[in-house]
Amino acid sequence: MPRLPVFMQSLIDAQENPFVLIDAEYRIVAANRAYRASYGIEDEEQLIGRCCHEVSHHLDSPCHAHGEDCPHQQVFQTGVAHQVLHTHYDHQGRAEHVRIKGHVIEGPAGERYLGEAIFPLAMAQDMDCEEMRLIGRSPAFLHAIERLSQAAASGASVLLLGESGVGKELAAHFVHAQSPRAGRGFLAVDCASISEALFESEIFGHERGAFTGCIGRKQGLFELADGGTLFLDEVGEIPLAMQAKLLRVLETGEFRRVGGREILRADVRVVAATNRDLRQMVSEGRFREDLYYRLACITVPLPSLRERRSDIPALAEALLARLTAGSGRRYYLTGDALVSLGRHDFPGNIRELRNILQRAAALARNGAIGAEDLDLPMPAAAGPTPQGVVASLPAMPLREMELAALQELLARFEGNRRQVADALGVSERTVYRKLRQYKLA
Ligand SMILES: Nc1ncnc2c1ncn2[C@@H]1O[C@H](COP(=O)(O)OP(=O)(O)OP(=O)(O)O)[C@@H](O)[C@H]1O
Repeated sequence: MPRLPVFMQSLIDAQENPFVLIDAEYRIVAANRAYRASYGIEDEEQLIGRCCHEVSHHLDSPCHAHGEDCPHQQVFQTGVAHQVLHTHYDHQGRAEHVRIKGHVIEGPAGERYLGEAIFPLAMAQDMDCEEMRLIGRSPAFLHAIERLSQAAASGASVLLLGESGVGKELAAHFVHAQSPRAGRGFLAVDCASISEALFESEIFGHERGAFTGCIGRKQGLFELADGGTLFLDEVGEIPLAMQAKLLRVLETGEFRRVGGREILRADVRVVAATNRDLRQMVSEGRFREDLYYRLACITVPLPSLRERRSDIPALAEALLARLTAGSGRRYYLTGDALVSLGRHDFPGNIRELRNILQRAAALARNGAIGAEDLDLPMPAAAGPTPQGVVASLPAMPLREMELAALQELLARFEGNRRQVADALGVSERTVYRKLRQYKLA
């Protein structure tokens, strides 16, 4: 494949973000240093001519074939620039959430190319441990990740909104871990579980003998979080009288321990969360308006699991692996179990999914979790619809379905690739290639 003239190559190398030029056949024509470094292919010879989806998605077919909004498809079909949020994989297979700006680039002979500028949002694996990793690649989830990353960088107070179990506490950890305060403490307080009497001393601490039954001096959460982040969960539950005190400390950074005279200072970033409609509470006089605006400099709505159904297979797989780690046995979900999960409404969101899997894993025989082990209520309109089989499938990407089908068949035929290939009606070589693609071999 011909190389770009030096002048043009140095122009794209001058860009700090990864940049790649792709032709109509999905082949990489040129890439800058940042792109090569991101995907661990320093040698140009090894990169030029390879397909973009192979490099960034580790897939052997274009991402639109797997249900993703593809800048390549859009740019070549419409000739208009197109932006998307994607999850890419680096050379070690680590997921990274990115924003891609796809531009139309005209070649010297009038031919069209896609120029992709890639802006990293966050490494999915940046968090301290597997338990803290935020999983998902649906557009709704990636939009939330982008907003969380922007919020983290800004230092402003953040209000996380969403139903119970959507991952608000995990999102608060994410904001802290991505912020310049990452090296300092992260403290969480569940405002719903502290009585009005104890609220002040919990947040601001108390001096010795400040009230009956109090032994010794105690530092409050505000003091302990100095330099770091304080997470106020269920912030809508803070009693009105306490709201005024909280507002004061947020405005001045100054406070006194209960029973104390000394004015103390702490530099704390507050991330709050609620599943209530705080604006409604403000209009009903149950939440102070001034405190609301203090807390909600940046609001980040987190989608319910119903709004990101395509993430269910990946979430289920990761949660199952976390729940059964150390059991010495490999657990997996059968295809019909994934179909049932895809149809369920999850009023309790990811926490409910976790609980369902925990119960199912305890009951599963031989590690296989079938639909009946999940013990889910029957959907209102069960069974295939007049539109046929496709309508009965859950809304999940092809890639996930393919992986689930492979896992189920491998387990059924105890790893015999010939039998898996026969059951799928494909060659043994195709099965082998797929197993490598999904890291099952
Ligand atoms: N994107 C995600 N990837 C993986 N696990 C997640 C994700 N989001 C949430 N979880 C898991 O789901 C469970 C519930 O999350 P979390 O406690 O953060 O929810 P919440 O919205 O704060 O709930 P509540 O409003 O009831 O306090 C936890 O076990 C968490 O680890």
